[in-house]
Amino acid sequence: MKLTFNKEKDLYRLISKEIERANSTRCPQVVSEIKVIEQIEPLDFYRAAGKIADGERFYWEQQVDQFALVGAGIAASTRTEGRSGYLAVRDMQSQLLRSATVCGSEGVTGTGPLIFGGFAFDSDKQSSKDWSLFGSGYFFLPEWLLTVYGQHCYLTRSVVCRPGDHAEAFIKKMKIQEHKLFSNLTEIKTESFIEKHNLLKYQTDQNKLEWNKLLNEAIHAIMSSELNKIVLARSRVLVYQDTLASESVLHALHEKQRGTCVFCLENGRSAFLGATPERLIKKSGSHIESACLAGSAARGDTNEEDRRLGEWLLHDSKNRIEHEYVVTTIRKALAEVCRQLSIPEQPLLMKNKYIQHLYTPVTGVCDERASIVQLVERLHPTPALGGLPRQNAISWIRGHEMLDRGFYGSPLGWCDGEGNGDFHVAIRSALIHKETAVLFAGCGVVRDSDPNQEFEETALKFSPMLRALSGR
Ligand SMILES: C=C(O[C@@H]1C=C(C(=O)O)C=C[C@H]1O)C(=O)O
Repeated sequence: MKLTFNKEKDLYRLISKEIERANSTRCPQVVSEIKVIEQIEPLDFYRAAGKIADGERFYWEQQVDQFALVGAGIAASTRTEGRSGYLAVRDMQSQLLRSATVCGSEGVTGTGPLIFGGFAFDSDKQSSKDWSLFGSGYFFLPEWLLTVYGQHCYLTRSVVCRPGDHAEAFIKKMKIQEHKLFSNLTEIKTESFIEKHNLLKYQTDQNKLEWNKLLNEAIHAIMSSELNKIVLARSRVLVYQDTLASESVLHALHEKQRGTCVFCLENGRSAFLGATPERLIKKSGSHIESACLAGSAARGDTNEEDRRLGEWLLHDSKNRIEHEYVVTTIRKALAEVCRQLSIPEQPLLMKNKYIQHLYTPVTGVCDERASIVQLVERLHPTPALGGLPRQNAISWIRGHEMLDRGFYGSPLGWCDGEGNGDFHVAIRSALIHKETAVLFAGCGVVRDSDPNQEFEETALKFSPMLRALSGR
């Protein structure tokens, strides 16, 4: 239901009506109000929101598109175990979000009621202690949502009316929070951002001999079975002098990783954050966008060296094969649900600050009514993060890899009531908790892989998070 008024009195009436409806249907009803507001820096909003909703925020910024979403406070959430994740999120989208009553300046994608969150890489794997709060899927509908599109800013506030609720209580809470949020914002805007240079106490890396052994086992498995590719990851644990603050890490990522999607999902005292260059799928109406990203080389110190490394990557057969597995798989998965699909024959180079990749962009046209969550489920994991054939590779990873990936390498993003949204693959990421950060990096293993080179490649992939954590 769409309405076009937003006075407090009207909002009160609307919430009362939706509570009545919830009382009679016994189903929760979402009410969202969207306002056009003056321009706010997404990171300022994130910091200000920490004072009303610490541990209940998310951050999502694509600087290239001048687009950002920042959410705070939990109006409704879902946390799943095992394979129920996708279904639970689809239910939330089709039941809770689709039937929401929206008032104010509606009509802009990324405003109004939407949920943000992520899925575990492997829902069949038991979560370790580090990831236990996140489960196999964790999403929430924020009470406060800032949407930034270029020069335009919108604020959505959402409430979930449940049987027995009282409209006065909602309005009172909203007013108090709004007052706090905006007075914090004024304070924060006047303080300059204090860059925090976190001091490292110690670091623990996975043993290189064990890594080489694992890689050799994977290569052997590929040579002696129907497996073509297995993606393996390693982690690095860093312990700092003081508690890590997600805002200062996000600030460093925002400054240094401009071409990527900078994200953060808080969950109590933990935050999963990073700067990923890899989109899994974006859906807007019937239009979809995806990306094949696999095959990596370092950036050169000089333009000449950088160009040479790029040329080498474009022509290296091992990297081209790794990349081609991803293109073939994404093409097949999307062709089944798209009436039009456009994928160039040859890959391009994507150049990020420390690393360059083989990159093939994908666009297509699918059924407008399809939910992005179905598309995510269909695609994840692509051979860029899992392997080929998919199920065999996942089982191999589950049985051999010496870490819990949690949400690393998994789809993370947002979805609205119409099933539109955007999910990226959560790489170049870390899980922070108090003074500890766990960084993740992986690489595709094929029959010609060299364990030492793959070790170097994963070391390079730690760089964006390593720098951001130390405030650089
Ligand atoms: C697994 C990661 O990256 C993935 C693997 C790549 C590769 O093997 O060349 C390249 C880009 C990503 O799809 C990572 O960054 O941790």
